[in-house]
Amino acid sequence: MPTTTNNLAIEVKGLKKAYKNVEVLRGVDFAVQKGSTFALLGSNGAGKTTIIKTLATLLQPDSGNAKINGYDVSVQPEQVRNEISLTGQSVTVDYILSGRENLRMMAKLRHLPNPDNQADELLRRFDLLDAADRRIATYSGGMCRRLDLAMSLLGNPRVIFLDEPTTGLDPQSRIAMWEIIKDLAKSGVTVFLTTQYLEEADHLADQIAILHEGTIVANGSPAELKNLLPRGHLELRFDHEAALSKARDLFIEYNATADENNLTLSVITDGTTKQMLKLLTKAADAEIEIAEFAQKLPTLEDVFLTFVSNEKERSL
Ligand SMILES: Nc1ncnc2c1ncn2[C@@H]1O[C@H](COP(=O)(O)OP(=O)(O)OP(=O)(O)O)[C@@H](O)[C@H]1O
Repeated sequence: MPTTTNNLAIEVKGLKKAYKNVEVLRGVDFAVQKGSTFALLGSNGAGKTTIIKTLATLLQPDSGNAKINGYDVSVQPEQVRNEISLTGQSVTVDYILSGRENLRMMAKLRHLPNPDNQADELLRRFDLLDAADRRIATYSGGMCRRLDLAMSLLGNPRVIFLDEPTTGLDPQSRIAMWEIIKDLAKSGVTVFLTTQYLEEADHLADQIAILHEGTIVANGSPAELKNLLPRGHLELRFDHEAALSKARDLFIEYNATADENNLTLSVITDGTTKQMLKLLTKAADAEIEIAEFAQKLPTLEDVFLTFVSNEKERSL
């Protein structure tokens, strides 16, 4: 029996893990709603794979606990394994066999009914029917990733872990993988993915957590994370150096930053239309001709850099 019956697919509390003397996870807490897509963002070596391995019962934490659909990963590993599938960065298919053979073999190993039908259905779903009888050795990186994911879906897992699913893929294959992940999410499974790409997390996830130096430094929806940065910018472009210089003096109180090469001025705002109108009116009243203007909202890149640098400042 699950030890809890709430709406959470993943609950992680106070997770700690050290390799020898190096503390990789220093008390990680987060929760993921059933049926949602969660992205764990972190730079190289932040500990993302360590978290996935712990949740997939491949690694014991030093302290803290984690539950998958209510089952404790340390106490009920068998039940947890029945709930999940794990697709890692290293592809787990057999290169001598064809795509169809790989899928049939895995379905048989898992004692699933109708392995042939299940294989065909997955080949169709992952757009691999044309290549179904070719040896995997002839597949592209994107096709191998799709097959790997198809294999992990055999047995209908309810929580799917994708460790950096698009690392190393070309842009076209990455977009194809994004579509597959979105379809998975629509089918009601919980998707947990790790990524180093902010754009990917922004595109796919309902919830994003940023892992940095062993703890979660930010956690929320993409919009919430962007809102945590209170300010946006109004970017003004001028046709002449003189106009740029006049505008810089006019907006000095707004912490304006000028870029002389591009003749632009970036003015910090609170992001409201009212304030932007006020700034534009002020420029018009001072007879400063603006060639172009654009509102720049904070990107996830800004969010990530802000949180990481805040953490650094705090620890100095
Ligand atoms: N078995 C191990 N023994 C010692 N150190 C390890 C072991 N596994 C991982 N580490 C270290 O722990 C840290 C976190 O590794 P982890 O693989 O979890 O990071 P990651 O965020 O997934 O990184 P990447 O994006 O590069 O895959 C790294 O510094 C890594 O070198």
